Amino acid sequence: MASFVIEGGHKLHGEIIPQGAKNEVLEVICATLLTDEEVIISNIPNILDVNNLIQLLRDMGVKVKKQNADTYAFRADAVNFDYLESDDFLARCSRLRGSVMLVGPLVARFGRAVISKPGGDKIGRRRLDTHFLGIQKLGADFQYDNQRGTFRILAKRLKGTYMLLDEASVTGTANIVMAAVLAEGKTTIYNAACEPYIQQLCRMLNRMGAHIEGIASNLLTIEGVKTLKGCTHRVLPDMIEVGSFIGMAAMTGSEITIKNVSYENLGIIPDSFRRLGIRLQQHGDDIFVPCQEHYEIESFIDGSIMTIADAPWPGLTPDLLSVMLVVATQAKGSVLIHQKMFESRLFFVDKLIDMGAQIILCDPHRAVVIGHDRTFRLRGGNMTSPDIRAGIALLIAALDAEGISRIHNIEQIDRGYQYIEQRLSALGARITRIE
Ligand SMILES: CC(=O)N[C@H]1[C@@H](OP(=O)(O)OP(=O)(O)OC[C@H]2O[C@@H](n3ccc(=O)[nH]c3=O)[C@H](O)[C@@H]2O)O[C@H](CO)[C@@H](O)[C@@H]1O
Ligand SMILES: C=C(OP(=O)(O)O)C(=O)O
Repeated sequence: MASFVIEGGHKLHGEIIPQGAKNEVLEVICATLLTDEEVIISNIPNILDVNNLIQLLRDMGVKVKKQNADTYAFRADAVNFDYLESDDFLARCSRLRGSVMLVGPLVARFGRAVISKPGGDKIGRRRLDTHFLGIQKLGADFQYDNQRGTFRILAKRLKGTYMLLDEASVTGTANIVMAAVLAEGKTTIYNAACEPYIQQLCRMLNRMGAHIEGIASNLLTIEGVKTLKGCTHRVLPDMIEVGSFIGMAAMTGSEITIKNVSYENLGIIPDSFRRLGIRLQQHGDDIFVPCQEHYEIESFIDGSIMTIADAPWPGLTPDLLSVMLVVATQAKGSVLIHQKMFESRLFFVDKLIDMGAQIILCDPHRAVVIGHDRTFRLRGGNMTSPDIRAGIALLIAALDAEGISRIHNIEQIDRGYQYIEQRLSALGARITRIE
């Protein structure tokens, strides 16, 4: 288990470029299985989850060529189904949430798939009903192997149909869309997720020859085609990284420019930070966060205490609530952070309380943060990162805290943030990695 040692209290300064979006990359890499032609994807971040998925595809027999630091060519002209039966494949799937999205493309193109329970953050129950019900509706048969803990999915020919998803699941929608593009006839997906990750996937599939309408809405209509062809695709900047850097700048009272953020794809994120009193300016496609000694959380119009809550897109992504919570500890005023989607994502506040933050954990979903307007500094602490976003939130707290902090289990941070200590050190942070 590697650790970061952080000397807090240094202001950051300069420019930072966000990496490509982790959650989009996981989708579009799986989509390369839908064709035997070459698909070239650029702006791929060098992070653990993505590298694991790329290796998984290689082991499945997909030809993967690294063209430069962030660009890969994928050619799935053959897939080794014997490997899909191996314990090695199943073990690797279970380390990675994104692996569940192999099912849609494999079933659509080859009529079969095997999958173990996928991994990802342990942040509460993470059911797969939406994925399975959707793909079953298209005509696939799911068998659960109790002994091996695997799902075997078989389909002679998928057939388009109407479906109303029980929830707007991000990876569930991606999986069903990837199955439906090669199904016979028309599929209508209502209550589809429409995060930029899904929009990007759909645009890429259309460039491959798919017929998807309704992109960016929660009603997708897909006219199935027989085959798909190759294409090139560039991944959007990671909106969660952009939000993490906004929070980092505000909390540490630093002046930072976040370059090339694809502002129009950030949705409600900038305004959500503004509600915490953080001033940020759009300069072309950059975000400039000025040095702010104080920021004050807004109240609602009726004067009641602000609530920041997650919701499916275009609502606020749950993946930024941990960062917003940590930033609120230094604000003036109070806020209720309501993490509706995941039930185990707020427990990390214990560590912030140890550092001196004033937070009441009301229940697993809700925490009230009483900002102390920098009247005293957080103290450096010794902590373990429970999940990717709590990890970055703790790192932000440590950058601002007085003294030395240690964060263990930083593999969680490495899952989603590339070269994070080098990039933050270039802004003036003092971070050392201990292997
Ligand atoms: C690899 C990947 O892309 N991971 C993202 C994806 O995970 P993932 O696709 O696994 O998450 P889902 O969208 O399926 O759902 C996340 C959680 O929210 C709940 N839920 C979802 C929709 C809804 O309308 N109501 C509701 O309560 C689900 O029950 C689940 O517990 O989307 C999540 C929600 O944005 C993000 O946190 C993850 O970073
Ligand atoms: C929850 C997340 O990731 P995953 O779905 O891969 O666990 C995240 O990116 O915040």
